[in-house]
Amino acid sequence: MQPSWKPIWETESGRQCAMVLRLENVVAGYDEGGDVLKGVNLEVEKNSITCIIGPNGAGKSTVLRSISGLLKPRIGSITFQDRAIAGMKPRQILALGIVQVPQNHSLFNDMTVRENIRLGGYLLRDSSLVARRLQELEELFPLIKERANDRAGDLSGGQQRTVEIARGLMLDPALVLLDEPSLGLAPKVLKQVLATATQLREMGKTVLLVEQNARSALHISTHGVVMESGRVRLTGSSQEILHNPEIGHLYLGGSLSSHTSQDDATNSVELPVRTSDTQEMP
Ligand SMILES: Nc1ncnc2c1ncn2[C@@H]1O[C@H](COP(=O)(O)OP(=O)(O)OP(=O)(O)O)[C@@H](O)[C@H]1O
Repeated sequence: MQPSWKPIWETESGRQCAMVLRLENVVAGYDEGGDVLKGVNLEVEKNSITCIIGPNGAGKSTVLRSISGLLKPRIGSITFQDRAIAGMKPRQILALGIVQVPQNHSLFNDMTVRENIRLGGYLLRDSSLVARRLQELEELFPLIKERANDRAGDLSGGQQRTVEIARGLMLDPALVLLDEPSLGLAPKVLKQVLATATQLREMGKTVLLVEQNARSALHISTHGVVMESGRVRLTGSSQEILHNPEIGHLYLGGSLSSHTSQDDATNSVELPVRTSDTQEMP
């Protein structure tokens, strides 16, 4: 299927925006069982944080796996920048600039923080580039500089998450896929992990995020996508999704006035402001 790619889109309000990723009618599933994604259409704006929410089993993680090449769509197209990527191997997709930070904890506990991060540059052949990127990441993430020579296994869960995300940046991706970054972490660490997503955006990256803590994640996101039963049910700005009464009732724990205590810990996260002076990693 030939993707109908248009890099510049005009929204209903007449605002022009650049798209970095587009999924059209994506149908995908696993060997056992039928199709999990039943025709997903999704657009991701450049330099956004787009958060996918929805009930368990809706197919949120499956969307990320289809984009990163871990799962091959049976039907449909996925276009990244100007390239049709559906069906490409994960390594090719990685080389094009899409990194997926996995859901499960994936650091080598007995290696140092620096050694783990260096592994993220395994596709780079130029050792001086690897060294330069490593240095840049140590400047961007003070934690990484401070704990560079410590065993990764000795870091807290939230710190390990930051290292995993930073490791993904070694290839200087344009698009970062974050699959439930707060999974298995204490609620108080959620704010810290979501702040890393905001930091990625400030670096000029685009972030596609799946997160069970939907309200907190939408607060730091620019756009929201609601999935249900393998389809996209609703898309909009994160504020539109947050203030949609039906979505609030179904997926955000009731009305806006009834925050959970966990969300109270994160509602102080400032809403990101769309800026043009973003900093690109060299
Ligand atoms: N490796 C797999 N093999 C077979 N079925 C799978 C596999 N991974 C996921 N599924 C099934 O695909 C469906 C969608 O899973 P997916 O993980 O994409 O949902 P999700 O929306 O991310 O939900 P959750 O929040 O529970 O992770 C579920 O029914 C799940 O059981």
